[in-house]
Amino acid sequence: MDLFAPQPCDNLLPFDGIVNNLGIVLGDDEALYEQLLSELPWQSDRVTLFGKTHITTRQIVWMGDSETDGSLAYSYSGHSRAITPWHHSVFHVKRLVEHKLAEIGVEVCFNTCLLNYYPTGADGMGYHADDEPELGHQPIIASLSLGATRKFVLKHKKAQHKVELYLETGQLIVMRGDTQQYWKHTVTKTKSVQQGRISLTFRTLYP
Ligand SMILES: O=C(O)CCC(=O)C(=O)O
Ligand SMILES: [Fe+2]
Repeated sequence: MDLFAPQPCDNLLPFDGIVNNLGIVLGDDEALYEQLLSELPWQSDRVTLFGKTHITTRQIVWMGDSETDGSLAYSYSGHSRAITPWHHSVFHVKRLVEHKLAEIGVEVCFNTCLLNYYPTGADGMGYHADDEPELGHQPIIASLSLGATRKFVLKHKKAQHKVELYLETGQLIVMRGDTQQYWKHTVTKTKSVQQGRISLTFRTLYP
């Protein structure tokens, strides 16, 4: 046993928040990737930067518990979105993720998942914090990656600290505690990746 190998309980942040790397938690990730790509209602995202709205080549799906009348919608980076009901495979992953988090003492029941599809390395996501009021105080956001390995960077909002990690297919990380209050995160663009990646980011929304 390597006493110095990273453990799922280790905090990757030096201060002001908690990020855990739970490692590879999924087998059969290729089949899941292909299934989600072909079966989900992917749509471009709209991002407003400095008052200007851009349509992304990155595609998204909001999924989650829906009211019986199907009218559940909420606001995210200034735009209102409809929620698609749980796809059975995503619901299965949600339960696996909750189980893995319980193993490190994090008790959570997610009611939504934002899925992101990055067709190539030319698609990324700029620095942001998931700090919308609907996500509550100290949001727990778990992210499971499928497909191409991509670089994920956290940058402190005030200190000049950066934490970088490479997210591989089947890998699970969680951001919690004060992370969204003090840190921003990004998926950087890169010319060296031609393959696609899907991330499943599980969250709890408080209406
Ligand atoms: O794709 C990722 O790993 C990160 C996505 C993200 O930050 C988000 O959906 O808010
Ligand atoms: Fe995010």
